[in-house]
Amino acid sequence: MHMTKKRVAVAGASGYAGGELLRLLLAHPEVEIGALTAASSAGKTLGSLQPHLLPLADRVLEPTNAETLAGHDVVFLALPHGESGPIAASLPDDVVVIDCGADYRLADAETWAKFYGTDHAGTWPYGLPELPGQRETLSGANRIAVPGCFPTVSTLALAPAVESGIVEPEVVVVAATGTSGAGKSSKPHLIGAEVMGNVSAYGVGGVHRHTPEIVQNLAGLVDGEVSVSFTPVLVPMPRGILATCSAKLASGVTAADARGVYEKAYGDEPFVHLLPEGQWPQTQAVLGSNAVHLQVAVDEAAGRLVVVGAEDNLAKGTAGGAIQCMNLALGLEEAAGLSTVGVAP
Ligand SMILES: NC(=O)C1=CN([C@@H]2O[C@H](COP(=O)(O)OP(=O)(O)OC[C@H]3O[C@@H](n4cnc5c(N)ncnc54)[C@H](OP(=O)(O)O)[C@@H]3O)[C@@H](O)[C@H]2O)C=CC1
Ligand SMILES: CC(=O)N[C@@H](CCC(=O)OP(=O)(O)O)C(=O)O
Repeated sequence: MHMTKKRVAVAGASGYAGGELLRLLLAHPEVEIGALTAASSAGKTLGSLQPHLLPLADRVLEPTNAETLAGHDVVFLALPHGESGPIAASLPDDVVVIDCGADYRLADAETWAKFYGTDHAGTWPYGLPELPGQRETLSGANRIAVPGCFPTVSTLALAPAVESGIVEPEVVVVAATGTSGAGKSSKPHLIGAEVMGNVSAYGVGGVHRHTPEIVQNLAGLVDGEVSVSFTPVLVPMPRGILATCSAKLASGVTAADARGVYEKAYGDEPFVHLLPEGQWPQTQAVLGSNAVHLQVAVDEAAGRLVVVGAEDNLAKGTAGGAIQCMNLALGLEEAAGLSTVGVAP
């Protein structure tokens, strides 16, 4: 049966997330690319800002508003936090709107206000299909909140252990990230000379805004409280996250038990891959790919489970995850337009 291609707009096309969405959408068999919008970059050609997207180089960026985004089947929002709400409200209900920002991820308005300092826009279905029951929720959904980059890999790394009860629900995550996670606009902690040849922690002590998102995801898997200690670490590379996650093992749990839990959880998942024993995740192996690589180990002396996860923050961590959600929302093959092949060296 011949299917009409879906017309897709990208708001925030001049940014990193927008650029990665377009790189992936250009290879997607079921979509045609419609409006490309931005803010201060409106009026410029995409090629002047995203020279790697050659087939779209002559396209002129339009302003981001209800008029320029009208007439599409799908609208991706890749805008700064707080900008998605007003735009989303202006779009018809039957359009699939997929927000790469944080605006609709958290369920609790007070938690939102504490970590983001603004009014809560609302809560949309959470775009992590690998969570129990979530694939069904996302199928046919017309509003989807794509997870943050750290919550995607951290949740996938810890969910099977927390849900199965092989660990105490008090987890520690230390995650190294490339600098593209911060977006294109310059940030005080991202001045070139201070990033190169340097590794630094930031958002330490439970203040990073991805902490409550990871808590929300893991708390949905158990009765009772979950505590998360999350520390991001900035490393001098453009893309990739390597998350080292650990939690106290429940008594009597062996390494074979732990491995079995992860094999069962992810054996049928197209994008979450438990590596063979002895191999450890590395960011390069997932660059440009929608895959998350995981490995588990039991530290017997410390009595802890250690799970290491790697993802590309812009692929599965944002744009790839968003396209996976679009595929589910539209009833397309979940993996359409997405690859599990990385780039190396
Ligand atoms: N980078 C990453 O790894 C991840 C990003 N995200 C989320 O995706 C979203 C985009 O991030 P990212 O691409 O990194 O950011 P960038 O800074 O690279 O891009 C931001 C985009 O938003 C546009 N923009 C800026 N201000 C406004 C405004 N007031 N109204 C409309 N558009 C505006 C910019 O246009 P202009 O060029 O004209 O200024 C640009 O296209 C954020 O919410 C971010 O949190 C989520 C997970 C991971
Ligand atoms: C290096 C760096 O600064 N990374 C960003 C990641 C943000 C992100 O990707 O997610 P959101 O959509 O929730 O903003 C940070 O730690 O804030």
